[in-house]
Amino acid sequence: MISIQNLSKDYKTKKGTVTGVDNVSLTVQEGEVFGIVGYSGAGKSSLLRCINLLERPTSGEIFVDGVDLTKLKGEGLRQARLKIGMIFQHFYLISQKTVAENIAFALKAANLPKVQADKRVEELLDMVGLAEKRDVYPAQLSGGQKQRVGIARALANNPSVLLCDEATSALDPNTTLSILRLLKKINRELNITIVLITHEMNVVKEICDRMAIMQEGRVIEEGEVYELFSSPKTDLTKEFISSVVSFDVPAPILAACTGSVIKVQFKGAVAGEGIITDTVQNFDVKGNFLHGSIEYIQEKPLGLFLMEIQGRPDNIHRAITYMEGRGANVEVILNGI
Ligand SMILES: Nc1ncnc2c1ncn2[C@@H]1O[C@H](COP(=O)(O)OP(=O)(O)OP(=O)(O)O)[C@@H](O)[C@H]1O
Repeated sequence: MISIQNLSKDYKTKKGTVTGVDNVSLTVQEGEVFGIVGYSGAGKSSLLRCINLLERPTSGEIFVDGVDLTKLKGEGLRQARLKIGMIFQHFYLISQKTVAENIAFALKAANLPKVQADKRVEELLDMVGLAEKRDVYPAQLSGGQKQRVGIARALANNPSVLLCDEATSALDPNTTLSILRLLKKINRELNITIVLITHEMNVVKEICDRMAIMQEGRVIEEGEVYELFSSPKTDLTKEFISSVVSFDVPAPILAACTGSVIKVQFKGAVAGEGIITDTVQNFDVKGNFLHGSIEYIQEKPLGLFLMEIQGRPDNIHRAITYMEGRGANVEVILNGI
């Protein structure tokens, strides 16, 4: 478990003090995949780098598996850091070393006998699916393969925590997906707690259990990913999730609507129940879909539909009340009554 308490990080610059992290407290449970989201400059990297003390916090405490890292120095800190792996957007592989040598290099600190170290390297290569590339140099690898080496290297010393600093931001969408699936597999099979920072909500949607949204060094909202996607509270969270669960209908289409236009959101199992079909049948209204999608977040459906609804005003009111009664969230976008 990671417990961050009242953490602040200030940077002294020629122009004065810049606050990177401003009094953040967060708990990441063991075995969880936790996403930290925010725009550039929000303080994500500063916070992540404080977790393994790559940056020393100005104030506050960081407990990893019960140990307060801020109290450690020298050898004690080095040993504690071995339990925290990290991967980076730009991989940082050693270009003069082969894939196997890059991974073996990370094992140096553990001082394993050569036979054991070699065996561990082979295990790690298998785990990340790169056994065939063991003797190849980084320049001969694709971005996704480089990140696989980065992951193998980060796992070398059997960490309990893996920190991911924009690990997929330099990759194309398909490669991103394959790396995220590998991270999820590592999380599940090795029970490694993962903390990742990203500005891409698709990354969060794909693998995170919980998330925090940062702005100006502070955490402004946190919670279960599904809850935040379905019921965001702050404008910033709404803005971020709109990149995944939102859509715009072209103005001419909306202008051509003669009835009311409503946005209907369904959560969980409700999404599959055919509420809209029942509504149209039971209340003598006509429904015309303008847009719609069902997103699966943490394997739970979240449905969002935009539809034009026509009929007698009292029937439309009753239809909306009926949908809300069945758990849908209905917002009237255009009142044609
Ligand atoms: N080494 C540093 N020296 C001075 N200021 C810094 C330093 N590192 C970060 N900052 C400042 O701290 C604030 C938070 O930066 P940080 O890099 O943590 O944000 P971020 O959300 O990770 O952004 P990005 O995604 O662009 O990296 C910014 O105002 C940034 O300019």
